Amino acid sequence: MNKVGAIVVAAGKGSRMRTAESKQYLELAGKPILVHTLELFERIREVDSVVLVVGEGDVSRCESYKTQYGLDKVTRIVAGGGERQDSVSLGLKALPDGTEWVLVHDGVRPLVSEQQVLACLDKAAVTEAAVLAVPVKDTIKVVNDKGHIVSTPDRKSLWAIQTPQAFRLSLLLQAHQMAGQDGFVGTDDAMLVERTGVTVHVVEGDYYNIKITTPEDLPWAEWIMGSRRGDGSK
Ligand SMILES: Nc1ccn([C@@H]2O[C@H](COP(=O)(O)OP(=O)(O)OP(=O)(O)O)[C@@H](O)[C@H]2O)c(=O)n1
Ligand SMILES: C[C@](O)(CO)[C@H](O)COP(=O)(O)O
Repeated sequence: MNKVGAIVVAAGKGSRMRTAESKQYLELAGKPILVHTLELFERIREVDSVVLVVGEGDVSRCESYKTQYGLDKVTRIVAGGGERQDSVSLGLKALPDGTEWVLVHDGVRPLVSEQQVLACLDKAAVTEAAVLAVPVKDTIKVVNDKGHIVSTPDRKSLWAIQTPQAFRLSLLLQAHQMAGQDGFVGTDDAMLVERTGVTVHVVEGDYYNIKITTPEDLPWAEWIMGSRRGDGSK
């Protein structure tokens, strides 16, 4: 695949984590969560460059991570925006010339495996757009603002969407431009691409690729990391 760029978005406030320090900088197995994520992309031969999107006040500490952790693929560190979508848009503008494929990944998903990233990328190479996801395990209900159940969608068609999400760069640029023009705000990039009419393909990932979102996710992430040390099986 020609020229693959990754955008790692890490400009969120982490309000659901309720810590003074933004969650992407909390330690996991002795390193900031974000560093684990960046190290993964550093190791993936197929990824040529990484654009890191962080809070305005965090650019200089992330510059220092580059030398401290040998993150040579991180070519640009840019300030993000108010919504995740804005942060991705700003990251898109910072990709090196000649980039043809893009992987968008949450800085707070440090546990995705290299194999899954490559599976997602491979699927995008033949379909233009692919995302990792897992089938939901619970019964999901639609509940109204009175706390009453409105409906129960068929679980067979429900998937929890993860990152990375991989796209041909020109397609994702078009999707962001369209969303911007329409004032549409989505919680992931697939939603924006879906609006262009292009089919987004799902690649089954695994349940270990959690997004560190709320306090109970941290000990679970530590356990997953610990269980991988030595054999790399999870
Ligand atoms: N304006 C934003 C919002 C989110 N993100 C990033 O998008 C990813 C997924 O977002 P989420 O887990 O929802 O993070 P936060 O927005 O930080 O969390 P919260 O909603 O609890 O405040 C995170 O890596 C986060 O840093 C971002 O780059 N820019
Ligand atoms: C992109 C994403 O990780 C897919 O699950 C997620 O939508 C982004 O974070 P949020 O929790 O929706 O803010």
